[in-house]
Amino acid sequence: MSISPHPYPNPASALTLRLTRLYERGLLLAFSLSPLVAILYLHHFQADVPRFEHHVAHELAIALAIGVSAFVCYVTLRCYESSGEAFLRWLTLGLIGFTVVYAPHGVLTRLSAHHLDWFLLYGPASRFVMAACLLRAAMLYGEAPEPRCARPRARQWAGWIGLFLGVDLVVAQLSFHPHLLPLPVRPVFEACAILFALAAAGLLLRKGASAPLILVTAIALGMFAQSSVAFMLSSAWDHIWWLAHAVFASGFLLLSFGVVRAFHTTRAFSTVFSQEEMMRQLYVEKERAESALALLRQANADLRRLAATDPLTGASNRRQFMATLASEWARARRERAPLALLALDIDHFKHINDRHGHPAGDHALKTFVSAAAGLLRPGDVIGRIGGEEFAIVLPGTQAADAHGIAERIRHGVEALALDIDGVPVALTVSVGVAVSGPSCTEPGDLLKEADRRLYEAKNAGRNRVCPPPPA
Ligand SMILES: Nc1nc2c(ncn2[C@@H]2O[C@H](COP(=O)(O)OP(=O)(O)OP(=O)(O)O)[C@@H](O)[C@H]2O)c(=O)[nH]1
Repeated sequence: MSISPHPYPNPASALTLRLTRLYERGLLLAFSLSPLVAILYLHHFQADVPRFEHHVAHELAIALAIGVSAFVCYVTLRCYESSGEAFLRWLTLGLIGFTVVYAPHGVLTRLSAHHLDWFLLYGPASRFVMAACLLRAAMLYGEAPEPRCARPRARQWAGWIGLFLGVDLVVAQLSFHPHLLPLPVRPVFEACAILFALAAAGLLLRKGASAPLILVTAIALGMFAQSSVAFMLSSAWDHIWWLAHAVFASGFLLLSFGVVRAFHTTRAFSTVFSQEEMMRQLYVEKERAESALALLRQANADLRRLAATDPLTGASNRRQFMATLASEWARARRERAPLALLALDIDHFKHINDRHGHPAGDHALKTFVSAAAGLLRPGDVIGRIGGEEFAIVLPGTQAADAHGIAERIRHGVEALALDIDGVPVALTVSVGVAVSGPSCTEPGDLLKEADRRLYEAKNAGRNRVCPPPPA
């Protein structure tokens, strides 16, 4: 069964995930204990035993190293298949090379007494091969992922394995060659491995020091270089020789830790970010989300305002005005407060349109609303009910006060010096006043009553207010 625990491509099988998680824990433990192994080892043997020639221990150690290397190689290959990171291709090759070239070193353990060079030479050769591949990996670090079509196929991987087997044969040839044997072949391999490892570490740190897995790889490369120094200072089976193995193993475990970390996250070394980088990204994204939310809120408020407002005059539109009237009606009922309503209609508005044009009529409507609104209290609301018909809701207002406000508006409008293209235009308004009382059982009744009075005002000659009858 395949499960995908995170949103990255190429889901892994449950078994691979379980194994890599187990391995991650085990190697953390092994890595943290490796210096203790070295300390106990030297403490135990240094004084009395100059050499520790234990074939089984060596065979077991190499078998373990080869097994771990093959497993890490597989995990690295899976990461490479997923991300196409060129760095991972060369890391995979380095691990294949190490596995293939190092294996004979374990196999030949029991021949060490008769063919010491043959036995020993596979160690430096494997470190040389791996360091060379890691240097190439470091050179390619940070490049764009390789497209699927450009990635090696099984045949090409097999070709590389063949090449590394060829290295095994060359090493065997070298170790039996009578003229080459006296030459310092081992130190040359180790020196090259040191140079390659240090160059790779330097390159990686220069290119991606902030990426945590690159830091881990650079430390591992530093350990490989130190182990090569220890191997150069050692002779077979002495304590420095064993310690060199332990130092190399520490570097190897650290490198493999990087590989499983990549496998469990983005499957690429370059895109596993440090916690600082993640916090920075998180902060940037949070800021972005917050400003998008503020814009959205503003847009919603604008939409709400637009949906509630008459675009020409800025007064509430009919729907919004009726909602306001309903809520003020309910409040007045709750608080047993008076509520007044004015119905207003501009007189002979058709003449303004006909004589001066529609834009002039629009201008007159806007002027009328701003003049009327300027004469109201903050809680009063003006709404455009129809073309040139308006209504004003006056919360907490008695009949006499409503009448007074209506007269104030009528006077204010009459006094407006409306000028259209240099021509003075007279503007007057008729107003009907209604107040909540026993005859009104719902908000619509109030509006009907105000309308009735408005038409009375029109019929009575216009430019006048028709108040409610005295109670
Ligand atoms: N410019 C302009 N005119 C409008 C608008 N809405 C309605 N009108 C005009 O307002 C006029 C209303 O005319 P009538 O209903 O006859 O009323 P009136 O001329 O004001 O006459 P009375 O109300 O009887 O005094 C019509 O000509 C409509 O076209 C608008 O948004 N802009």
